[in-house]
Amino acid sequence: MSNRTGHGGPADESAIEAHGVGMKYRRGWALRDCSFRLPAGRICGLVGPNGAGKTTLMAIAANLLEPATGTLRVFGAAPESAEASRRTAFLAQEKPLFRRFTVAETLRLGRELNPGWDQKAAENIVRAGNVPFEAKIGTLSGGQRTRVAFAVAFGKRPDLLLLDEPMSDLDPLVRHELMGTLLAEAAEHGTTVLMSTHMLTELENICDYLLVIANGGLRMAGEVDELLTAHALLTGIQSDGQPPPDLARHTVVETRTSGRQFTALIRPDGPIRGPWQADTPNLEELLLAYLRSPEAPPLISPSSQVGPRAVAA
Ligand SMILES: Nc1ncnc2c1ncn2[C@@H]1O[C@H](COP(=O)(O)OP(=O)(O)OP(=O)(O)O)[C@@H](O)[C@H]1O
Repeated sequence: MSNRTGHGGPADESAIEAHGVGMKYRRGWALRDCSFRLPAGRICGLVGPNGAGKTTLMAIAANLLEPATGTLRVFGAAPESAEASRRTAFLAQEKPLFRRFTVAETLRLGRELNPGWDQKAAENIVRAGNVPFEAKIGTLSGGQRTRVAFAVAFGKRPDLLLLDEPMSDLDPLVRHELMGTLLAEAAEHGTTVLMSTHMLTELENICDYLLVIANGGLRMAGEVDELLTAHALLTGIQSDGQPPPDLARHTVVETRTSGRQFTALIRPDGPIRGPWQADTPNLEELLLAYLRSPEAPPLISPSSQVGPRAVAA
């Protein structure tokens, strides 16, 4: 697991701070009363079921949407400010690029629009995929277009990189290579990354921070290590068809039975008693348990909580 704590800005700097952020569409609330902070310098996975509100949250941070309630700040600045826009890059799910532009023209546009543009970094990403600079965007495969969109996002040299399901149309080798580039660039420059994804197994090697949302609300937030060690995965044999009573003192996120085997993911509150084997879950086990149990009590770790003074601001 990557551990980049300390690579970013000052330990107490927030890349994103959200206070009671809500967003309502005609069909209802897409996000509701979201309050959290994402400390600067982290690579954060944004996880949740389809329709949970992940894109909506990133679009608010990228100033593409205005929240219906609450406020969100990017490095302390309003998303619509020149400072936040200069420091933020958003790679949207549909990778919007001009289809009639060539790759070279696309990078040139990036250079003209962004004062801190890093042409070499952008060109290296394109070159690593053997994408011809003279090819028109409209003639590229989905994965090649994603690579060019990555190049544009990196070329901007953002302090906050918002990636909306960046890996979905990449083959496994390209995914591995581009994520390697992402980690190396982010480590070198202290970039904060917020990345939505459904690829839970790959998150463990990429992220050191996590935000989980479901039904528009925050379910879990914090350092990956801290969240994993706050939980225990219990396995045992069920004797009488009933969950063992000694679980009641803990916070139970999920229980499952398969034949006579009983498993439970809990947040222990004191010593674990009973005929259990207790292990620390891996990231995928933890996330699946929360995704399957949207009613489980949320866990927002101290590093993700916003202070009361800031809420009032
Ligand atoms: N422009 C819109 N108009 C109406 N409803 C919308 C609009 N955009 C999003 N929604 C709704 O808001 C909710 C959250 O959508 P959002 O795209 O943020 O979810 P998501 O977590 O990114 O989902 P996915 O994993 O499927 O990409 C969904 O119920 C969606 O249908």
